[in-house]
Amino acid sequence: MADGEQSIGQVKAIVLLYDDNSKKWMPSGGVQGFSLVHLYENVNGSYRIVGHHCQTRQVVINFSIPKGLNYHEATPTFHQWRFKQLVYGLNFGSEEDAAVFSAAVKGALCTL
Ligand SMILES: CC(=O)N[C@@H](Cc1ccccc1Cl)C(=O)N1CC[C@@H]2C=C[C@H]3CC[C@@H](C(=O)N4CC[C@@H]5C=C[C@H]6CC[C@@H](C(=O)O)N6C(=O)[C@H]54)N3C(=O)[C@H]21
Repeated sequence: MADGEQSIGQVKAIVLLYDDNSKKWMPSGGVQGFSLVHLYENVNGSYRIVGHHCQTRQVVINFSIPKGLNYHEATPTFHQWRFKQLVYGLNFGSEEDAAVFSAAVKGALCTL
């Protein structure tokens, strides 16, 4: 968390990237497993989705939310979005976590 940022939501989710070549969802960072995914709000009005893998502690996602992002809820526990030839997927541990996170992201989007 950078200075001037605060977490306005945190959930457990498996962070995935879609690999167009193999046509497979791959774990971001190359290691299967859950990450702690935060939605950070910056005092400058910007938002980031930042996730750290629970085992490896790696940063597996560090995504600045652009105005007009199409955040797609494919299922009650799998949400995804496209940005610059990348497709991101969040496979949540529960429908509750998914709902909390999507509400936070949609709340952020309506301020951009
Ligand atoms: C117009 C457009 O870009 N469309 C995108 C979606 C989109 C629409 C609007 C805005 C942005 C986006 Cl992103 C699009 O269609 N894309 C994005 C890439 C994704 C890849 C594969 C196929 C295979 C079928 C489907 C899928 O992924 N689905 C089904 C639920 C299913 C749930 C869990 C995740 C977990 C890992 C994998 C699995 O189960 O093993 N998995 C799944 O298997 C998950 N799909 C998609 O979903 C595909």
